[in-house]
Amino acid sequence: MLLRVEEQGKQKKKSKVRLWVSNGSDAVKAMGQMSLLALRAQPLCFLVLVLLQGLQGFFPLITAWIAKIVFDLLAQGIQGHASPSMMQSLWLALATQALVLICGAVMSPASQYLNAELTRKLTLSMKSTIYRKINSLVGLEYFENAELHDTIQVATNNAQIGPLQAVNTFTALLQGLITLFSFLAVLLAFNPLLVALIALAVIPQLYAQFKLSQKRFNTVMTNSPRERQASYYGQVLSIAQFVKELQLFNLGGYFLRKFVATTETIYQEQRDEQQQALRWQVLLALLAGGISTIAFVLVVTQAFAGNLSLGDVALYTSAIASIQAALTGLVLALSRSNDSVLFFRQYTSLLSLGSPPTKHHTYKPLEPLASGITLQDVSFRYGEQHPWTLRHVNLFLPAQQCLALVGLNGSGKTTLVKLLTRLYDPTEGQILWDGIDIREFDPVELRQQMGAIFQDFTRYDLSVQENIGLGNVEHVENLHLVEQAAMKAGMHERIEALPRAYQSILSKWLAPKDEGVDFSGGEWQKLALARMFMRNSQMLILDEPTAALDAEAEYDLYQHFKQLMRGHTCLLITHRFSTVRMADTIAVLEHGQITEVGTHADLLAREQTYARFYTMQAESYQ
Ligand SMILES: Nc1ncnc2c1ncn2[C@@H]1O[C@H](COP(=O)(O)OP(=O)(O)OP(=O)(O)O)[C@@H](O)[C@H]1O
Repeated sequence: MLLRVEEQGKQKKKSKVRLWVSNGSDAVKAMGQMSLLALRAQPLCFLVLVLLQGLQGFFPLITAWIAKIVFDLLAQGIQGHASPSMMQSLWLALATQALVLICGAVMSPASQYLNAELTRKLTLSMKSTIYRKINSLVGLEYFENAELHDTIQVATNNAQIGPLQAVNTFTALLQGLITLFSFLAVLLAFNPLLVALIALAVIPQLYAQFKLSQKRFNTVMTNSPRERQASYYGQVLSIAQFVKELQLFNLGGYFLRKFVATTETIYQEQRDEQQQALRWQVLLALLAGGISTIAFVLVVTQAFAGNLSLGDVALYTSAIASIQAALTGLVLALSRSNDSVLFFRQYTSLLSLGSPPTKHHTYKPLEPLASGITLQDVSFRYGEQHPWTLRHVNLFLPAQQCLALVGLNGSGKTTLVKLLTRLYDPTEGQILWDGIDIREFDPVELRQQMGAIFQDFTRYDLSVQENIGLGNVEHVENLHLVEQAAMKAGMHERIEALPRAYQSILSKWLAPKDEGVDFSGGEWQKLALARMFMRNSQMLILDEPTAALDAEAEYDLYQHFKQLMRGHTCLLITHRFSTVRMADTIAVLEHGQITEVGTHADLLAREQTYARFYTMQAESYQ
């Protein structure tokens, strides 16, 4: 029994050792990757920085050695043994010391500049890599995941810190090791035991620094969602979009209290971490102080015993101080490298994210829609914990016709659009484009064939031209196309009436001075329609396109509706039954299931849900 316990203990120790070894080799690998990133970002800066730091590693020994020579010469001079050759040596020593001082003085700001330049290059290169990666993530699933936001936040905020610290660690290690070994040789000649004592004192330092580094990382990760919350409260308090309700409902104090409380929690976490660091630092400083005192006592007693010259005393005391400083520097560099490895892992885990909706990597060519789009037994839910939003949906959208989808709030209409546009994939079933599963097409190519206007379309703080042109970003500069799209949406005259027409900036806070303009809700909706028309894609998806339009604008739009939709396959979602009639076919979605399909006349004749909704709405106008 006892043996088994011992065996288990050994196993545990072995696996702990194995863990340390694998963590260590992972860390070395990460450091290598980071240094390579820094080297690639700005090779010259990197190499010069390493060279300068390496050279600086020799300075403490040179300075201490010069001090020894000067002290020994002085002692001889004071005893009246001065000679011309001694004076020559003294001047040479002083000149070397001056040179070292000048080099040190120049190298320090030069290293700072190179460091800053490397930071700039690294920040830009790593942040653009991160944003490129985020941009490549297909679907909305990722962006609804709080953990991903933590990873993005930590990776973006600390991206450049990792490789930069790797460079700093590398240079600090180089500098520290040069200083350490050069002085160790000197001190070993004096007292090997003392060297052993100083070296042993490193162990608690290493332990503490690695522990603290882990704690620092945990604090950043724990605070990450809180920082997002605090930043959100800050935005609510300061951005024009929120100000209206904030003032009307007098919400300023409420959000301010939330901001203060969240920030206090963040600070408390940081305070705990810093207090732990402080306790360790005090302990370690006491330990280092004790060892220094023992070493100085040893040197001074040996000097009194006549075994050391004045110059030796200067050299050894300086060696003790320099070795301790170098060891502390090395330990700090190693702990910083641990920090950077931890943060760098967030960066690499972000870059290694795949895109679940992309199941087929060799895509099929997307031919023009000939027959239509079929939803075949499609079911969907937003996650395992969520209820089914769509259940066994079977629906056919004929090519070049318009299908209207109606249903109560929350029945799943927008979700169906998200599946068609591959923002999500069906949990069960298939969506077929002329019989081919849409997952077999490149999502980018598929979306190029889909122009969509969502209920919550985006209002960009950009020019009018860009707000429309972004519907087809390759033609954003083509004013003629932008104007045509605006005409289709009935917005051209209104835009032309603006002081800077299509160049007007639709933002009150990004435009210079008083040049910013804003549109009404309905005008914005027309702009979003124009963005959709800009695309000239085979399929048009209109999710509540007229909710904010006035009666006249809606009437105008639907007068031209047939003409605008000609040649396109169209899916129209609306709660306004007066406009649903324009569609060739109408489908009713109830609790995630299609319950009725037919023409307006068919469905009225059936006297089921559609007929009931239609009559209710018609009656409210009488
Ligand atoms: N990202 C999401 N995560 C979890 N549930 C969601 C998400 N988006 C929508 N839902 C839920 O799915 C259901 C269907 O929403 P959907 O937006 O498709 O309805 P809708 O028919 O378009 O409603 P409306 O007419 O109000 O626009 C709702 O119950 C909604 O709460």
